[in-house]
Amino acid sequence: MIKLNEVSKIYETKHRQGWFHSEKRSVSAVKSLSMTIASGEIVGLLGLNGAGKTTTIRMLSTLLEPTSGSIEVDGVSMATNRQVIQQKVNMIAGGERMLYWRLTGRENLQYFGKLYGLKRSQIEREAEALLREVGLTDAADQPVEQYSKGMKQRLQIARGLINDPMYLFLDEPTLGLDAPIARQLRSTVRKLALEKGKGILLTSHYLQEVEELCDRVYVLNQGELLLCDTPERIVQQVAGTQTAHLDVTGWSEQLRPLLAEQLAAREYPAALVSADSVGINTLRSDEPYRISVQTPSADRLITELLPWTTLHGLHITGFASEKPNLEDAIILLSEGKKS
Ligand SMILES: Nc1ncnc2c1ncn2[C@@H]1O[C@H](COP(=O)(O)OP(=O)(O)OP(=O)(O)O)[C@@H](O)[C@H]1O
Repeated sequence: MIKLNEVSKIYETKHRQGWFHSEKRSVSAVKSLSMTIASGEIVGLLGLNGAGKTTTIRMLSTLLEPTSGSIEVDGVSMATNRQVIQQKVNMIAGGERMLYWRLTGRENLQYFGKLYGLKRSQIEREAEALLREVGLTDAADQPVEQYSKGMKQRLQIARGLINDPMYLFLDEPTLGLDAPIARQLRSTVRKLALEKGKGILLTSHYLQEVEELCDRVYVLNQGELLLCDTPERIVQQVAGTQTAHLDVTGWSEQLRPLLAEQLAAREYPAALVSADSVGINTLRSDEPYRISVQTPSADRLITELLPWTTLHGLHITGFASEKPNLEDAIILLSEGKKS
């Protein structure tokens, strides 16, 4: 398991003031952050303004030293055993960084393998296996500059796995990828966690991707931890209620207080938002109406209301549930709102 214990990072920068003077400034990028990443777990790292995600990933990858606090990987302290930890972690960045374009795919893997101190025979074996795993065997001896975006991204994954890390940090891994390639990559990430037991930390601007992949999500705001929970619970906590819509015919205004009474009898909150005609002539009894109810569980409410509607002679022509997603929750959080 990776454990961050009250980790902070302050950048010290110098700003020129005229010709002869400069002023020192410090930026507090990460503030007393505690987090964990277990083996086989996919953890999301989301950020609002100047959140500190990249700084956190760079500290985890041993590229930056924390100003205070401690990082432990499987019980090994990063402060005293940096080299041991370098063997246990790796990072894959989205976009087209971290590859040598003039070198072939195979040469890139050989180069990074050497950096990790692997033996020549081991590198040959690993490179071959990884190229096969990411479907680049046929393009292995082509310079990377001739690769498509998707091929480069697949090579990035192979590069990130060359030292067979226990923990992988993925910074925007699907940035700029076409939908089918992004989907393929998501399935690879899932497999790495589920089948190979790797602990994965993922940052992504595609919140649907985070919602789909991550077991837990940390939300940072200006370097501080704002929330940590499962994506579902974050949505429920922040964006709150869902809306259940029932389209019916046979509605009459006398039913409104009865419905309100029926909703009040639930053991969970359910409030009638509206029961409005969606037709043109509101006087006809077969006029379609839409009943909308706010509740934490729209699907459950719809199922439970069905007998009541039959009892009162309503005919259901359709139903739908409107559920907020992680993106709605993050937008609300960034606007400083919480339901
Ligand atoms: N090398 C640096 N020197 C000084 N300040 C820095 C440095 N790198 C980052 N910062 C500052 O630290 C804060 C956090 O930056 P960081 O890049 O970690 O955030 P982020 O969440 O990755 O942001 P984004 O999603 O916009 O990439 C920002 O205010 C940024 O300006």
